[in-house]
Amino acid sequence: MRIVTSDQMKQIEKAAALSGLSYYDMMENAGAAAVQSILRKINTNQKRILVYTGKGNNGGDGFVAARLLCNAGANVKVILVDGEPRTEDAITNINLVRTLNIEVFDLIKDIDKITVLLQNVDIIVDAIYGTGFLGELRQNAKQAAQQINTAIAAVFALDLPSGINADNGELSEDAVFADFTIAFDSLKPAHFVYPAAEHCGVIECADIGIAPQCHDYIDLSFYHITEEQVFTNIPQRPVNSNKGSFGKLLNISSSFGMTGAGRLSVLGAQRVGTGLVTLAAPRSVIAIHAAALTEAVFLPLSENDKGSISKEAIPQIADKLKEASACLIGCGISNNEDTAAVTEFIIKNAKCPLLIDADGINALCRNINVLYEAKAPVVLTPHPAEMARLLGISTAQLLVRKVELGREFAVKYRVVLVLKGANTLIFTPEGTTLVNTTGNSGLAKGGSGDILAGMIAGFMAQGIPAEQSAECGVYLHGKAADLCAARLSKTSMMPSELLEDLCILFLEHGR
Ligand SMILES: NC(=O)C1=CN([C@@H]2O[C@H](COP(=O)(O)OP(=O)(O)OC[C@H]3O[C@@H](n4cnc5c(N)ncnc54)[C@H](OP(=O)(O)O)[C@@H]3O)[C@@H](O)[C@H]2O)[C@H](O)CC1
Ligand SMILES: [K+]
Repeated sequence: MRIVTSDQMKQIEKAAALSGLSYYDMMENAGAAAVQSILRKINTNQKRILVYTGKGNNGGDGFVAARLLCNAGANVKVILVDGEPRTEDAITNINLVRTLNIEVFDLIKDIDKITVLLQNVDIIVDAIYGTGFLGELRQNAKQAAQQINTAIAAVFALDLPSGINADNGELSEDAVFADFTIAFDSLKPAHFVYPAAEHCGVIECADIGIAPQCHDYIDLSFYHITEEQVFTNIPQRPVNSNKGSFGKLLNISSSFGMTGAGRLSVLGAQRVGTGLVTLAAPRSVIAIHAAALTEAVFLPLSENDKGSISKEAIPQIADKLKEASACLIGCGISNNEDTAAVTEFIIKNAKCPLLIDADGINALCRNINVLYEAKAPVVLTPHPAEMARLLGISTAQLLVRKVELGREFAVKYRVVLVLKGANTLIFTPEGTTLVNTTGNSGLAKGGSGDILAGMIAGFMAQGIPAEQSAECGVYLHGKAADLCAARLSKTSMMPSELLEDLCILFLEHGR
């Protein structure tokens, strides 16, 4: 699955044009592919179809679709949202529309007629804007999008629902909600990034005749995580191996009242095959953990009067850190001066890969620049509220610009950033973005994040590089949750139960 930015799409189209496929032909193929997609779902004969068109090439695709739908027996009307088209191929195509029995209306001048048409419409084609859209919908387009969003009709968006930035999924107010989106040639980041992805409905990617070699020189920066890639990252377990072959994870988690987080992170690491997991936790909660975690070992730490790790524990941790092949800090450690000091110490001193989760991330808010002092790869796994806190902005501000903000952060602080949510995004220090599409709303419960942190840290402990560990953890956590929801329901499944389904996935892949 190829995901390209709008600039990269332009380069691909240019390469296609140089190889002999004209822009006009690409537009014809795009419109035709959209019509084929509609015809596969709906018998359009005698159906009332409104095609909303902008003045760029997305509008041009709409004119092609209008002509072909009319030829297929539909009752088609075209609505010009921004007046007459401006690009050469779109102008050619509206002229072809005008040779047929298709009425063309102007959104503003013909508003009364359009209001009547909207009372009885079966299908709407959204060809207002595609990859050329930026910013907020202007007045006309906003009005058109409101008409589309309130009509009772099946909405097909060409390339993208109008009002969405293709490269990062930034949404304009009133952006079109489509039931189906037909993406042309390649998918765009916006098709994956929530909440924009929700506007796309069911997405199809249509071939518009561009030869495979036209994509060869594109330096992709946005990837979809696949199961094949995940299992390429996870080596087979050698026959002649022992627990030392699969790493030692030092997991600094848990505090009074939050022992579940510590326990689940240990289980996550164990279920991905880590050789040995040591849970370093406040002394007073060790007995609780020891009763529940038969296969783990424990490092009882000095604690403060709140029942969380105290800074007096730093020498004990430092000692154990020397033996670890990876370190996880943060699941349920609480957020106070002591835990912040311990987190800083770990970042500055760990020579093994480090994963910082939950309260470890909250601790970072006090001094984010400590990340520059890390000596080994660092993975951060915030949910949106934690990420917003790190950036000093509101969650709402983060969510509208999460791709750009996430990418900037990972590059600036040289960390692997796992921004959790529907379609979790992973940003690498090199500026690459990976998107994961496994998982479901059954994961939206306390404990899911602790399991994920444990899984990623467990892969890191086994020597899998930080970026690939994040990729494997996020994908398998979501996929196991999908299997778990299928047997227990999204509503009732408990995060800990997905660990059983994880076993099935490893079994299926002979691990
Ligand atoms: N290149 C090709 O030949 C092919 C392209 N295909 C399709 O074309 C679009 C991309 O076409 P492009 O013309 O580059 O851009 P759009 O039509 O998506 O959008 C351009 C128009 O959008 C207006 N715009 C931009 N931002 C806003 C905004 N915030 N509010 C209102 N209007 C906006 C812009 O107006 P300006 O006044 O700002 O210039 C343009 O009018 C691609 O997605 C495909 O669908 C074919 O697939 C094949 C070949
Ligand atoms: K569109």
